[in-house]
Amino acid sequence: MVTLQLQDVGAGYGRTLTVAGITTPALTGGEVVAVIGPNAAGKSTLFKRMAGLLKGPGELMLEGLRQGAAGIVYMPQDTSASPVLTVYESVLLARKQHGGWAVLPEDLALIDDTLASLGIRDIAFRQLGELSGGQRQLASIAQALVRDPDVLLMDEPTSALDLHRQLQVLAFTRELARQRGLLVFIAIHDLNQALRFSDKTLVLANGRLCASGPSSTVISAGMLREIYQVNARVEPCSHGIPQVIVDGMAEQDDGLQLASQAPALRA
Ligand SMILES: Nc1ncnc2c1ncn2[C@@H]1O[C@H](COP(=O)(O)OP(=O)(O)OP(=O)(O)O)[C@@H](O)[C@H]1O
Repeated sequence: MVTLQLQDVGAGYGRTLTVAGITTPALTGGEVVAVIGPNAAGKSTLFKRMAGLLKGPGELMLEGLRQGAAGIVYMPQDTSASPVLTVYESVLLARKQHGGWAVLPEDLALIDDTLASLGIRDIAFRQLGELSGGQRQLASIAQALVRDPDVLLMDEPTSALDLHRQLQVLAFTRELARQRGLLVFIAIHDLNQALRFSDKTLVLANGRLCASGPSSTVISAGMLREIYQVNARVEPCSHGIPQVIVDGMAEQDDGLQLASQAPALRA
């Protein structure tokens, strides 16, 4: 089973580090880890560093990679596949990026299953350039999932999806993580989906890791106030899943510490 631990990891785009000193607990295959934090906190930058697209200090301690699997796969926020490819072609190309170009029956079966599970078989032979934003996002998710990653970094994978599709994609991804032993990181702004689908949560603010631990512990009224400057409660829904209820923005003059000045929270 794959395990990954970040040790004092940093990255940036010029001379200064955008994210720095990121040290996580050991995270294990089968888990879904939400990466949350305000805009510009450094979530995408951290993913790019983890995927090897940016250099920087620190170490990724990665063990238990499966032989022949794709290692760390990054699904960026913006899709980059050619608009003239069909959904099926783009997913097949993604599948064959690793491990040779011969197309085997099991490749085709995996692609069919993945498109069906994401509910996009009906658009398989339409060009990416003529799809809606949500349909393109679903195609990107399919491209990432068929690459057979050990560690999957999904950058806001559900930002363009309707509520039903969000549940479908996140449930399917969590199921894959459990079945195949994938370690999945999801950068996400919807904290209710993080509470529903992730096992653990990392909180980034101003390029620092402010909290990490079980999602239901980390996503708390105190964290929401300190990191997001909102007054909110976390209460169980009818199925017992904790959900965030936002009461309003916290007033700047009522003793609030801005995230940049706040001491690190630790779950
Ligand atoms: N290519 C780049 N060159 C220079 N600075 C960049 C680049 N990409 C991102 N940044 C800066 O790095 C900081 C962190 O950005 P990043 O995209 O990692 O944040 P994020 O947490 O993913 O934000 P969001 O939730 O808004 O997507 C921001 O200040 C951003 O302006």
